[in-house]
Amino acid sequence: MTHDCRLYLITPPAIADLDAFAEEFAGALGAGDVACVQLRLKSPEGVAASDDDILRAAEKLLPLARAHDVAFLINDRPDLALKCGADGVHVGQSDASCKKARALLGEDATVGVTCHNSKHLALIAGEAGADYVAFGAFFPTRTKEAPTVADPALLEWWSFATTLPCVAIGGITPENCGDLVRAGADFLAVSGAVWSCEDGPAAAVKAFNAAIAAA
Ligand SMILES: Cc1ncc(COP(=O)(O)OP(=O)(O)O)c(N)n1
Ligand SMILES: Cc1ncsc1CCOP(=O)(O)O
Ligand SMILES: [Mg+2]
Repeated sequence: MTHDCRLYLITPPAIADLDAFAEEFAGALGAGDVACVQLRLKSPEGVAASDDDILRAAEKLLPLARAHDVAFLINDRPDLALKCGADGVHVGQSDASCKKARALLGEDATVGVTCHNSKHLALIAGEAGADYVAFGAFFPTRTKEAPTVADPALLEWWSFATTLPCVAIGGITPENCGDLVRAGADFLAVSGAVWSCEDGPAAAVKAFNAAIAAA
């Protein structure tokens, strides 16, 4: 393996049965190395779940993440991250700014920023104090109407130019992740290929860990 790369799980866009999902979630976290989970309850068109539903899901899933020593982030909403005691937040270009999120959550919190396929946005996020920058979408995805397409060369450039961790996102599978790992991704953020895996989420986490180790 060329460098350390770890799995970053993003929850399914909707959770119909929270108790049933919690079992799958715990199984996935127990199946192999997972660095981080992002609670993201949002349709592909961008309609987010209610605050109550997000807080209810966080109440159930956060203790499971803690039990597995996995960081727990909330998508979009620093205020909800603060309310539920999450480890941090992921913000996009249309969400609260990195600086506002940091001011609300404090120095110890993790704040990640979407930078699409832009070196410029990533440099700005780094200046603003982001803990990681996220680039994508690297492959077609059904989870979100992703506005940009990113190339692995961006990860290569970023890794040579800076020491700030970078996350690759968008349509990533165990079969296509090798190029991203070799290009320097520090984390692979994945939703569909884990939660919709035919053999189940635990098998998918194992398959990702094996693919990362083999890259
Ligand atoms: C790790 C990671 N990277 C990118 C995104 C996308 O964030 P954003 O552009 O704000 O879009 P939404 O996820 O809010 O629809 C992400 N969530 N996580
Ligand atoms: C949230 C997000 N931002 C860019 S692509 C994407 C979806 C990632 O999910 P999947 O791994 O299912 O493509
Ligand atoms: Mg967002």
